[in-house]
Amino acid sequence: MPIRPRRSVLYVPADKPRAIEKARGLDCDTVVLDLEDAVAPEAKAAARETLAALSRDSFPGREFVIRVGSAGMSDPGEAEAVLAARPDAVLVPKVRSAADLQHVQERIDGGSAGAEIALWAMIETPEALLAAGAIAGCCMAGVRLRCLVIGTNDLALETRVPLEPGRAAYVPWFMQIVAAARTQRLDVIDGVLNDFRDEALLRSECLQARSLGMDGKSLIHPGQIAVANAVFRPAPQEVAWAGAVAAAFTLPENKGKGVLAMDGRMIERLHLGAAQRILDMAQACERKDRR
Ligand SMILES: CC(C)(COP(=O)(O)OP(=O)(O)OC[C@H]1O[C@@H](n2cnc3c(N)ncnc32)[C@H](O)[C@@H]1OP(=O)(O)O)[C@@H](O)C(=O)NCCC(=O)NCCSC(=O)C[C@H](O)C(=O)O
Ligand SMILES: [Mg+2]
Repeated sequence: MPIRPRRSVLYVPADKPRAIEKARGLDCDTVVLDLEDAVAPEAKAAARETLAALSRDSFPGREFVIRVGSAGMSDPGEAEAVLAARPDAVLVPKVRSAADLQHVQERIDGGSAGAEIALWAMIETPEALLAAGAIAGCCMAGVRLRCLVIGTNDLALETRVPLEPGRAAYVPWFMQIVAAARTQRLDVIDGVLNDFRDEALLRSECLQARSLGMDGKSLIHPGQIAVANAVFRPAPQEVAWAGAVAAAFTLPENKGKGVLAMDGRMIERLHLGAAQRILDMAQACERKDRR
């Protein structure tokens, strides 16, 4: 899979045309058009009509994802509208098992744009937490799963574990999700911060998510984008380290060596892989931010 930044994943309710219009000019890496919880049942029909005017080309340079509203994309009208928009991915809410994703992919593949559309899965039920490894593992059965997205609001509701500043109680679950994702090299996106005007708390949640191995943050407001983009971009000192590692292994005297000393620290060839990923991600972020 080509590397792509997913630092800032902005939800936009599909029944808010003004917000959708605004999203066209925002710097987020991903736009998630939401047909699920952000849209009241009585507004679902209007949301589908709005969706009819949108496509992958509506958000150039950004990934376009649609979060479906009906369980397992089982509503035929919704499925038709979603497939006609040809999103980069469909985000499946309330996933409880790998079979849920298999069913959604079968529905997608029934449409003409099918095979080009990937799947993202919300991990936001106790069942999904316990089955995270199997859910990620559905890639082995040919499911085009690319990303796990943590739904902290639903997790708090279903587990009755309060979401408190610092999110200490959630850390073991976060790590379980990250480990499950990495069995298939999937990305992991942190949950939303409901206090959308609290920039300091947003920064600390982004830093926490990054230190736990996540790739980006779910966002609900344009004012949150800059912080997420800055925190999840490789830092200058990381890029410098990665460049130095790559350069060290290409020196003629180090050819064929598996391990080296650099600035008093051991580096192995396995660090070269990590360094290359940092360099590729830094370049991808720069390309995206230049647009
Ligand atoms: C959170 C909000 C309800 C706040 O709305 P409001 O107070 O009206 O915001 P502002 O007045 O500050 O808006 C300023 C301008 O920005 C535009 N805007 C606002 N939000 C967005 C957005 N998400 N995308 C694009 N543009 C946006 C407004 O239109 C204003 O523009 P203008 O009028 O031109 O100045 C609101 O931000 C909102 O609805 N956010 C999205 C909520 C959402 O999608 N929720 C569902 C996803 S989260 C979730 O479900 C998590 C998960 O499943 C879990 O379980 O945890
Ligand atoms: Mg949710």
